[in-house]
Amino acid sequence: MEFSSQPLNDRWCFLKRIGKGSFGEIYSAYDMVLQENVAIKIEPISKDEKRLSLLLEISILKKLQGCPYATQFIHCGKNLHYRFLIMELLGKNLSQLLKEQTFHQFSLLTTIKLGIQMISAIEYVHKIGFVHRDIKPSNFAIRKNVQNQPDKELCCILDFGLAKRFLEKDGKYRPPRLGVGFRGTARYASLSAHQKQDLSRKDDLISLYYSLIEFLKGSLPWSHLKDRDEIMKLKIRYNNLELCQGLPPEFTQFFLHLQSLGYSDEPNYKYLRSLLRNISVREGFGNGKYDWEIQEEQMMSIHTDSKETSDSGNQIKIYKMETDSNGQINLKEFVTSFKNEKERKKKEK
Ligand SMILES: Nc1ncnc2c1ncn2[C@@H]1O[C@H](COP(=O)(O)OP(=O)(O)OP(=O)(O)O)[C@@H](O)[C@H]1O
Repeated sequence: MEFSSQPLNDRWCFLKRIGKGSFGEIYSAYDMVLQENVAIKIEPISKDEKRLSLLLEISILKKLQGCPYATQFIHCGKNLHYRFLIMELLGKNLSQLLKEQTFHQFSLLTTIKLGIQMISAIEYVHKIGFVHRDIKPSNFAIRKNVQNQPDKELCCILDFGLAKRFLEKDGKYRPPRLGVGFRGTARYASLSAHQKQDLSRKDDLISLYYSLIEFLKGSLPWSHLKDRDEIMKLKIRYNNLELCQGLPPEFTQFFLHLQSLGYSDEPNYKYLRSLLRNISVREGFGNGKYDWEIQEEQMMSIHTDSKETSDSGNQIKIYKMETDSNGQINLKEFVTSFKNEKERKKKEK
């Protein structure tokens, strides 16, 4: 989409495109009233107005105001060409952050910290009567520096364009529809989504479960596949405890709880969070830092060190998580030169 240099509504100056999805585009922009950068989500207005996903998104985001895991709503409107939503600008999404990690994995600590917040974010969406239907790492992004407290980074939920009401306005449960189309993203979709069934709260948490496994293992057994039916075949094969093999036993309990749920059952969010917290307590994680924070600190210290040391001293330590035959997770240490690491990242881009 091309924009004139004229600010939108004489207030928002477009800076750059930060995301592109199936329905619209996301830009960063400067808000001349708030005097800070914001995010603008744009959806072209279709002639028949059949595509109303941004309208749905706006109405859900408004309902979620006050939830710490939702972006702050600033404004919405439309002109001749597109409908727009102005909201708080967040940092990178979890898929981008994951790709920046060595071996595309998060540590157990980072996964648990994220997992607990992601469960809460999903719970908020369910509490207002909606199923998200597209839970995946790129639909969560980090809010940096909450009130200038860097340790209060929060993981926010995005993109309600595919959400669906499961409760009527009077609080009654909507009966499942038959033969609905596929909704979501093939890699993270639940088996019910593949089987074209109406989705419920359980399915959002199954997509979250797949995301957490991907965080820890670096990939899912079907990550290399594009074809939806092929992905479904592998999901059927791995619809058991094999997927969480080698991970702490709480992931087995997590999966068993999700498996026990029927279409209209309310998930036990508290129990799921407590499973992740148990791991954190056992491992003594305390208020540890996210992987990307540690990486940033390491980069800064390497930068300082490299000024004073020779090339051979210019190295960073990288750890790979491996599972041994007893199912025990071990950290294996690698040493890679800083220069090589930089080159590897360049190549990946
Ligand atoms: N408020 C925001 N602040 C910063 N980045 C954002 C914001 N909203 C969205 N993004 C970025 O834009 C990407 C796409 O956003 P979103 O998922 O809302 O769009 P979409 O068109 O529905 O995409 P898709 O069809 O891929 O799900 C996100 O993954 C995120 O990286």
